[in-house]
Amino acid sequence: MSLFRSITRLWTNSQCKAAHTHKVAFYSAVCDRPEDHHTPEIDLRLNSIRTALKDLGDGTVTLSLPNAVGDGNPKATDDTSRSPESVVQSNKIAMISISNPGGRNSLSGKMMCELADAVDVLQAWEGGAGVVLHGENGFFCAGADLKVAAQHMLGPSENGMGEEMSYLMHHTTSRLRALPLISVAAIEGAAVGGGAELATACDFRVMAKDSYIRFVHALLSVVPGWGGGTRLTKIVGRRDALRIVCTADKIHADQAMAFGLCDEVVETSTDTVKVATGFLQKLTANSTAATRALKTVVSQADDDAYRPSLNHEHDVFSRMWGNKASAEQIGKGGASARKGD
Ligand SMILES: CCCC(=O)SCCNC(=O)CCNC(=O)[C@H](O)C(C)(C)COP(=O)(O)OP(=O)(O)OC[C@H]1O[C@@H](n2cnc3c(N)ncnc32)[C@H](O)[C@@H]1OP(=O)(O)O
Repeated sequence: MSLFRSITRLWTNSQCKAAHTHKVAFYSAVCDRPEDHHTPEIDLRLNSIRTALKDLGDGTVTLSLPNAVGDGNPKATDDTSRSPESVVQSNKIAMISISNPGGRNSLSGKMMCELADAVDVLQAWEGGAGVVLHGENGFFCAGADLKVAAQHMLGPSENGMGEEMSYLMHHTTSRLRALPLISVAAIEGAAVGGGAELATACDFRVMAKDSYIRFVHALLSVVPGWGGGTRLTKIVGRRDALRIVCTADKIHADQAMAFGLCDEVVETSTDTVKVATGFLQKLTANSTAATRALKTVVSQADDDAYRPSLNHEHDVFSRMWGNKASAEQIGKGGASARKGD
């Protein structure tokens, strides 16, 4: 009997079916494959989180698509090589721009919802092959907006809000990672805390020479809350992931390259988006249908241990976020309160 037929027979026996059902229920707690994402319970929970977060804080996350800019309001910029219009001119590459000028592009509740909206649109975009994710004004992202967090996610009446924020961001970053598009994070300045986690949701990272990635969570007495612990481990492996998260050190572009966390270093930081787009153009030069199919094949092959690990990460984060030690650090401004570290 062929191996395939033996496996098929084993799979269809009732014991195996029961185990499979159990596994599916476990995996779907936070994050399943995008095509499994729409159970009524998950939708209900996500919708109520989005309703609770959508008016919290400022900033914008803007999606620019070829021939149709996401919010209908392309931003004016003097440097045309960095504009959403020039990136999307390639016709099959979109761009997500993060902007929160008062908070180093940290994500407010409003921005988390806009990021989820952007991924919704990208999931439905059949003609696309790639997406660049970047932060405006020379900085990638400083993680969660701590002013919003301190105000709305730490008090006794908002106990569950940190967990809900983590649930939404796990869901969004996992959907971003699973898109049938090749994704590249263009990192200028720094990717800090949740910003570092966001960078790991992309397939590749292109970093300006003077930029860095910093998992600051240990300084805040928490673990990553947006799925970045699991993804970092998949990218750099167990030992380097432990070094990165436990020390909370800044990982500069050259070091990130040595860790395998960065795919290209850009000498002149203002060229980062341009280089990231060129990087993506090379990967998406063949047929769009093939690129999309290949992304799903590689992504699926890579994801066996991803979903259960994410659920564990989310549970640990939810227990730690807002406890005495983390609330104190978050209230003080997060890692910036410990700049000397
Ligand atoms: C599950 C998600 C977990 C998380 O993401 S928790 C958040 C983790 N992130 C942090 O702890 C980052 C804290 N910030 C920093 O370490 C530094 O500000 C950072 C990002 C390295 C930038 O340093 P600098 O370039 O020297 O700029 P700076 O410190 O003067 O900051 C400029 C203004 O931005 C603000 N800012 C920076 N990060 C923020 C954040 N995450 N939330 C809200 N506001 C934030 C900062 O307070 C400052 O504001 P202001 O000008 O003093 O009014």
